[in-house]
Amino acid sequence: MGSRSVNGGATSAAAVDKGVDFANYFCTYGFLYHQKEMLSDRVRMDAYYNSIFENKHHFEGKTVLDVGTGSGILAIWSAQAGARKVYAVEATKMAEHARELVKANNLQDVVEVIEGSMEDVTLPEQVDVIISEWMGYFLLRESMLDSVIFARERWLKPSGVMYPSHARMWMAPIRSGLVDQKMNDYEDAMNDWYGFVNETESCYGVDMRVLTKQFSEEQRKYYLKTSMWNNLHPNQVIGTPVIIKEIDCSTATINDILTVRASISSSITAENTRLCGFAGWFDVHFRGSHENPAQQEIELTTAPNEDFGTHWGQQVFLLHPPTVIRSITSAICKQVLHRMKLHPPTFSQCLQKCATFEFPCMLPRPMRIYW
Ligand SMILES: C[S@@+](CC[C@H](N)C(=O)[O-])C[C@H]1O[C@@H](n2cnc3c(N)ncnc32)[C@H](O)[C@@H]1O
Repeated sequence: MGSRSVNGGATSAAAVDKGVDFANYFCTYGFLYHQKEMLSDRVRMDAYYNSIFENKHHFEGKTVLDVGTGSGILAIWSAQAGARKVYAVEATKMAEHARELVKANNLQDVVEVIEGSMEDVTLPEQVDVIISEWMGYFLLRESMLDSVIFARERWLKPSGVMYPSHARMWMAPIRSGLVDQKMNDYEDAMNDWYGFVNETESCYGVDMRVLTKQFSEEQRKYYLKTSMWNNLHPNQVIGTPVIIKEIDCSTATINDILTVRASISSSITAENTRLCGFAGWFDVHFRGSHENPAQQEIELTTAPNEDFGTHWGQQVFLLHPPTVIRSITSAICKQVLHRMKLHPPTFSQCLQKCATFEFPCMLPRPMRIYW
C-alpha cells in the first residue's frame, strides 16, 4: 500500500495514492471491451438493476452521484428510476462514450457526465444517493472504495444512502488441482534453471550456482505463494465459509480498509479429500440506510456457484503441500500442526487457529497477493 496524500486540498478526507501503476489501472477502464466485460456479467448487472428498480423510492425526485460511471449504466438506470439529477463522474475518456450513451437514451437533461477524478471534481450540491460499482477482486483488490469514501465524506447529505450499503469478505477451505499444477510449474522453472546454470558454465565460463537459492525463493513466491483468480465449483469448498471482514459503506474509513487481517476458524465438512488451500470471495448488500431502508434488500454474491459465476470469480490461496484428509478431526489437527509448527495443540486450539492471512488492499495490477 502506498502512502496517502490529499488531492485537491478542499476536504478533510484523504485520498489514497495508488502508486505508479495508477495510470495503467485507468488505462484499462478507458477501453470499451473492458466495460463490455462488466456489462456482460449478469449477476452483477441483475443485482444493480434490481437494487435500483425495486427501490425506486430512493431515486424518485432525488439527486444521485455515480462514482466511476464507466459506460454510464448506473447513472442511466438511476435517471430511468426517476432521479431529478444524476452526476456521473468518470476519470477516463470513457466519459465521452457515457455522454453519447446518455444522449442516445434521451437522458441528457438529467444525467451530467463529468470527466475527472472523483477526488478533484466539484459538484454544485450535495446528493441523496451515492451509487458505485467499486468492488475489485476479493472485494478490495484494485478496489476504488477509497474514492467512494472520499465522495461520501464530501458530497453525501447526512440523510443520504449508499448503493451498495454493506460488503463482506469470505474465506473457506478448498480442494483444488491447482495445487499440483503450481508445484509442477515451480519444478519446471527449477529444472530450467539447472539447465541454464550448466549451459552458462560450459558456454561462457561463469558458475551461476551461487544464485540457485535466490532464484528458487523468487520462483516459490511466484508459483506457490501468490494467490490467483479461479472460478471454483461449489463442491470444491470442503469446509464452512467464514466472514473475515465486514464493511458498512456509510461509515467505513480509509483506515478501516487499508489491510485485512483475520484468523480464521473453519470446520472441515468433507472426508477423504485434500485441504489444498483457501478461497476468498465477497458479497455486497443494498439495504439503504437505517433511517431510509430499502424496500427490497438485494444481495450480490461472488461465492462459488455452478450456474451463476461472476467476472470476479474467487481468489485462491494455496497451501504447499496440501493435507490429506481422512477423517474430519485428524484433518484439522494435522493442518494446524503443519502450519503452526506447534507440538501437539489441543483440539480447541486447532479449531481456533487454522490459518492467518494478511491481505494488502487496493494494490495496482498485476494482481498478486502474497502471504
Ligand atoms: C468497475 S468500473 C464500473 C463502471 C460502471 N459504473 C459500471 O458499473 O459498469 C469502475 C469505473 O470507475 C472509474 N474510476 C475509478 N476510480 C475513479 C475515480 N477516483 N474517479 C473517477 N472515476 C474512477 C474507472 O475508470 C472505471 O470506469
